[in-house]
Amino acid sequence: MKNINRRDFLKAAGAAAAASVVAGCASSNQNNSIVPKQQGRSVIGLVAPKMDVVRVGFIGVGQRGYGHVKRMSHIDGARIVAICDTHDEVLEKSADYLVRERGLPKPALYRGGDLAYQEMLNRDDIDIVIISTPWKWHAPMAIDTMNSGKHAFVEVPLALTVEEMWQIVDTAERTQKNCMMMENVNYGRDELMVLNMVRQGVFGELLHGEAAYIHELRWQMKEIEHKTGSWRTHWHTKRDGNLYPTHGLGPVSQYMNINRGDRFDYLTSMSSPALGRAAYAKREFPADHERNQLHYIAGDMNTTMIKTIKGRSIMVQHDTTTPRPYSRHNLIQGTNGVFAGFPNRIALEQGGAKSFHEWDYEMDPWYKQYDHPLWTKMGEEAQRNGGHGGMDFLMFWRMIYCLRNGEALDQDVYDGAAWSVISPLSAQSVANRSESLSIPDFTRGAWKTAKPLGIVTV
Ligand SMILES: NC(=O)c1ccc[n+]([C@@H]2O[C@H](COP(=O)([O-])OP(=O)(O)OC[C@H]3O[C@@H](n4cnc5c(N)ncnc54)[C@H](O)[C@@H]3O)[C@@H](O)[C@H]2O)c1
Repeated sequence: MKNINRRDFLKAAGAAAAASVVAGCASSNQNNSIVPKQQGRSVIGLVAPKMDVVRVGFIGVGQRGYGHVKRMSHIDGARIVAICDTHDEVLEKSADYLVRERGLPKPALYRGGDLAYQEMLNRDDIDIVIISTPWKWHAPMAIDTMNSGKHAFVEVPLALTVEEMWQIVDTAERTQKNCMMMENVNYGRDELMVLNMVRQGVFGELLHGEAAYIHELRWQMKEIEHKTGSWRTHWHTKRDGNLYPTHGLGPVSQYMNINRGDRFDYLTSMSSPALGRAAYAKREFPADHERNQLHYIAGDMNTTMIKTIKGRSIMVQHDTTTPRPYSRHNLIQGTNGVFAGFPNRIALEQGGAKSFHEWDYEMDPWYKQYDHPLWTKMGEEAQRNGGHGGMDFLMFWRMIYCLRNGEALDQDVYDGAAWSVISPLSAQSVANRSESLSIPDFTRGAWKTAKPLGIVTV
């Protein structure tokens, strides 16, 4: 096995470059246009040899990963072989669930140091690895996974810097392994329906999209030792930009055929002041508490504008701090009309139930006509198994289906990289008076001929 250890990885990634992007320091726009020499074949449309049973390993079974273990245990044709986590409590909880509640064999458990996962990767009876760890681990773990001959499935965002994205793309191409960032929102009922409507031309020619992660999460600052807030809070002190771009952007990108006929060209980004986290810390923690010693720099609301090669525009917002209702916007505007989410509403010039001057909030007729075939087939089971209204289960079901049936996955390494790179680039733009920055073409030109994602029927 050719594992890269973390020290070598960081060296290779160019720790200095990574640090400058993390800190949002100035860096020339030209750097983003440099395309590293390709080390292998493109993995667009990659089909892995059919697997009868998909043997699964997990790295990270905290708040997200534990749910993944539960869901995976309900999927036909998937077998959980091994689990790794540095926190004993969550490791045992996952094993207990499988043995006691599901009556399944106890998986091999890997614990101890930060690199214990590499021991798990040494096994030769694992096909895919589900990575649900803190963000800084996504790139090294995905790269080690592919280098060990396994397919990597990584939580969002795929990685943190431009350099890491390229390293992941290069490794996928060199090893011919899948590296899918698991953007679950693309499997939501509404997002699937809108994709189907877009493909049927309901909105006309696409012009503009709006995407967001607006989700008040200040309460996570109370998670100090373990759980999401124990590490995620610190990102608000390290990067002023969009910390989490992919949930809203993934679906809009699929509507627009990003990396499959169009691609992101450049972006510009602007942040509001960063006030909410410090105010919350002052209100909720003693003056000498660690949360009151942190210097929060991530603007409470970040707004990034992306231009595509075909001239379309996309607004992406991030705000996990201000008191306001949840939204991913999920807006797509075409020449014939618009769909917007949160709450769902439609206005069309032709083919709508009302005049386009008025929103139509009545979704049932639209679901009836345009529900995605995948949702029609699997939606009920997905909702029964839970996870953000069924989207999490449906994503896993579809991943395992593709692997068992020799089909290409719906999201590839280029999608994960393009959607995630908005984070470091937004920080770079914010730091330089919203300078316009080129967005790397991780497909190295293959977007021009790649086929759009079809409306799959299973
Ligand atoms: N797609 C979604 O809807 C969604 C929702 C929540 C979280 N997430 C993503 O899931 C990931 C995990 O988030 P979370 O909320 O579960 O965080 P968490 O802190 O609850 O869980 C992370 C787990 O990783 C473990 N870990 C840390 N370093 C490790 C290492 N070196 N080796 C093995 N295990 C290690 C921790 O002990 C912990 O159990 C993040 O990337 C987050 O963005 C995605």
